[in-house]
Amino acid sequence: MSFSTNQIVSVYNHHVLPKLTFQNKAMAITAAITMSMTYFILKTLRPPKHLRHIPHISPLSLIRSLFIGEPYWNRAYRVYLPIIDHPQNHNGLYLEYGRAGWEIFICNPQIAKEMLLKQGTDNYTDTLFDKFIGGPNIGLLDGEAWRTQRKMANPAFHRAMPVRLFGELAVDMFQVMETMGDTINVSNMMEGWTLQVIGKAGFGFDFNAIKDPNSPWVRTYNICNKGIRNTFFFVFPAFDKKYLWMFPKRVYIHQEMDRFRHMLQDVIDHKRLSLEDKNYQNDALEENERDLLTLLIESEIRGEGVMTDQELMSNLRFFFVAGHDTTSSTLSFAIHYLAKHPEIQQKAREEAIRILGDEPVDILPVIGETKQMTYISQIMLETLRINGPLPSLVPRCASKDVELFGTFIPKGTPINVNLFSIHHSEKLWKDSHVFNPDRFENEESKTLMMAFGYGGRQCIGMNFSLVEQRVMLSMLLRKFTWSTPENSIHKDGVLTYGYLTLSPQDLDITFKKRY
Ligand code: HEM
Repeated sequence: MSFSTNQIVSVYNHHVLPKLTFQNKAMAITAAITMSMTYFILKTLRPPKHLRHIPHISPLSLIRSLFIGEPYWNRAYRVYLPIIDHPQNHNGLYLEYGRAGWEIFICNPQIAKEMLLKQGTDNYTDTLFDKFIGGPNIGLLDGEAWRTQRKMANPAFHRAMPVRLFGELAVDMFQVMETMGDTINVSNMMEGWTLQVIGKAGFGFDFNAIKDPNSPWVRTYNICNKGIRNTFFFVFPAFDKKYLWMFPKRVYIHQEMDRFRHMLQDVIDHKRLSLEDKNYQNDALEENERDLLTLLIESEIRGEGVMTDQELMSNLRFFFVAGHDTTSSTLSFAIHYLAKHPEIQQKAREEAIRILGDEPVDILPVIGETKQMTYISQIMLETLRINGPLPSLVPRCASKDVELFGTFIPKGTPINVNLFSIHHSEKLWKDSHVFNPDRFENEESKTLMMAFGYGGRQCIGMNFSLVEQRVMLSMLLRKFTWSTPENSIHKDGVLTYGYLTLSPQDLDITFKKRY
């Protein structure tokens, strides 16, 4: 015979509690709280019975890691990789306790691809970042609703390739660099540049992020972006909603988020009105230079689908979160690795010069030229492998009992893919800790790369981001040589911060102008 927790609590409340004296009651309540906490801790320390056939990682080790602020790289090499590369862990699965309870992580590309292609795995819609990335958007919807939106957004992403905008904004950035001295905080600079790109290319909004990093909307955006990356509120979402009043600083961040949302709503309203006006002249005449919001509304006007204002707004916010830090961190990591490996930097420069010429002026690449940048593309792939911005994917949930490579996964189990481990496993990559773009000369290596996900839900902004990175790197390589300063905090390896997305901590780089 077994009892549910509700039955036990009910018996305790109705039969035990009334018979206790006041003093006894206090003791009994303390004992009950202690017992519940012990029960909770024991429950979190060990996976449930139906998942114990899969190797697990002790939650204490993760709590310690988060508590001491251990960089992701160190945690991965200390905790995940020994489990994954263990000869007896044949299929590379492990369990880890997270926000959704015990979650299965996949670290084998073959199984990951199988899972990502399977129908019948649901995305979590229960999200901490409700205000920023929540709502009906491509990233979080599932089933038919997701298909409808993706079908409408695919052509917009296909059309949008604003290479001229990328180049012009790179020139703006170079002008600001001229005023900054030789050693520059590259992570801040890339955050500004990519914010300006996504603002302009996403919805035609000028953050003025390159020329004035303290402009009011940059400040608001940075406050919101930093706010959603706070590990404490991510792990304990109740403090971000029910008990929010306990944290006045957090309340302020919520207010800034509300302001940001209103601003986006105004931009959508204004854009709709302009585009529906027959006399409206779009100043970006070439289609590929138009912003995503314009392209989405234009598709709607052509009758190719409809997105409500709420859907447009939710998607725009999602594009920010998905497209800003990811690209900015990848570029910063790439600049770091090129500083550490001057011979690779020089080889990449020679490619940029071969394609764009060596005249001492800024040259804006056109789309055809970006396609010829094979070595620079290998550098980007290797950067995404060795220090990609996303250590794992958006968690899924098994919507029925499934078997993955002989391992039984019961219905309802959260499943995720650990990209960092796939990209670092010695079973798959020789000298995985070494930055070596040559490994991507080999087509087979590309099939093991999962930095942009896989299958129907592969990153919709992949080409956009890759071209953006090629433009920035090729122009930077022609204009400057660069190196890591003697006192860099990254001298013995990249130090990162973040939980869901990884960014380099303050990355100072010393630049020398070539013209
Ligand atoms: C280096 C840059 C980027 C990386 C590494 C990256 C990575 C990813 C990954 C791994 C996924 C799949 C998530 C999953 O399956 O759980 C994804 C999805 C997505 N990404 Fe990106 N991304 C990048 C840039 C961008 C950009 C620039 C945009 C938009 C402007 C964007 C928009 C999206 C969207 C909307 C999705 C959801 C697609 C869907 O579920 O159908 N990403 N991204």
